[in-house]
Amino acid sequence: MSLLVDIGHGFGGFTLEAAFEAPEGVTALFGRSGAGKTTLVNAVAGLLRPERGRIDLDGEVLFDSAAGVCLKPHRRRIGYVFQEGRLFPHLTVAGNLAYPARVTGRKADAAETARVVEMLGIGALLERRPGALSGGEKQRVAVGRALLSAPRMLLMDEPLAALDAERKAEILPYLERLRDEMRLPILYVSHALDEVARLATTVVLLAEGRVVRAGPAEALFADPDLAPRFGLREAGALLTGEVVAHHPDGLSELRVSGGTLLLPRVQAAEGQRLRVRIEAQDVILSRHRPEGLSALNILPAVVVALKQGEGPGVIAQLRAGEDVILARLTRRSAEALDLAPGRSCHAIVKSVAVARGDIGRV
Ligand SMILES: Nc1ncnc2c1ncn2[C@@H]1O[C@H](COP(=O)(O)OP(=O)(O)OP(=O)(O)O)[C@@H](O)[C@H]1O
Repeated sequence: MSLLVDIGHGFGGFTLEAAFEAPEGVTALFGRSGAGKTTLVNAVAGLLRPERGRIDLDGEVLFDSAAGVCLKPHRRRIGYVFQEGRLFPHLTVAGNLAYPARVTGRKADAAETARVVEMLGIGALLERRPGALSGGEKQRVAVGRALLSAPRMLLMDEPLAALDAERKAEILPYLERLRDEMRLPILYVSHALDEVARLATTVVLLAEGRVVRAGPAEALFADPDLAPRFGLREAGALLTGEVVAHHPDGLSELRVSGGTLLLPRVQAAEGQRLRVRIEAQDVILSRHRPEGLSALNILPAVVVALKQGEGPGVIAQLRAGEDVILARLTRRSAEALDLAPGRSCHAIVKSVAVARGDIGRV
């Protein structure tokens, strides 16, 4: 299953011209406010008729300006999750979940309902009304309701934006399960880089109505040229590794291709593969293997490229085993270390610099 979008639309001073593919998994539409994310999502949902182009879901044309095709929103079979869940307040959670089947005159599929309820962890909430749910619980129910409309894809427009950090942390593992267990394209709009780093399999980076870059999340996060677009304070590469041990001192050990990483305790079984975002500004470089240092993670690496910023900063792209690491340092330090492509060095990362929210399932 895959969504193909190639559309153009103008509003006064703003022009959207965007083409991308959203395969199964989470495709994050990421960009500043006004980049055109909502306009794109509305076009896919059928809430906006673009001036030109084509939208195709799994071989079916949803919109084709040349052929004069524009399916009505309910005919597109797309599940939509908004920022605020928009649950029906007078219905219980069970009633909300049964709603999509009711309006289409189908009988709710009990096995499918049970599977969705289990996946989202909402079994204990079924008799409650939305007024008695936390924000995170409401969003889980909203996701469940969208899934039970038998959609061919999901659109999620800033689904976590209204939640505090704690609620967000609580719901992210459910969205990871959704991504991994449902074989659906999920178009996910977000301003928040931490969410994109956790969930996205594909990233579409938008600016001023255009696609700056689209591709696998790891590749975009590893590109030093894109770091300013992601935001220099938050940019960082994604490493993939396997949990090998949980130590009694509260650290979890992850084997990555270039060595091992000790991280604050993660809730994951040994053998589980995880993705970790290491923020470029949390990486220190040393030409020689340092000794007597408090930082626990020292990965041998080779410089691939150096990207000069406009100010005093440089982003170094390094290869550590199969993984890429980005490091943000001053030009002065880069010169003092005589960094250049091909030079070997060591990337040093404090364990506690890696936030729990930056560690997620692959
Ligand atoms: N109905 C409309 N009429 C005129 N201009 C519009 C309309 N809808 C959106 N725009 C303009 O189109 C541009 C893109 O808006 P859009 O809502 O798609 O951006 P966005 O990336 O979703 O932003 P945000 O993150 O703030 O939601 C903005 O400049 C906006 O003002």
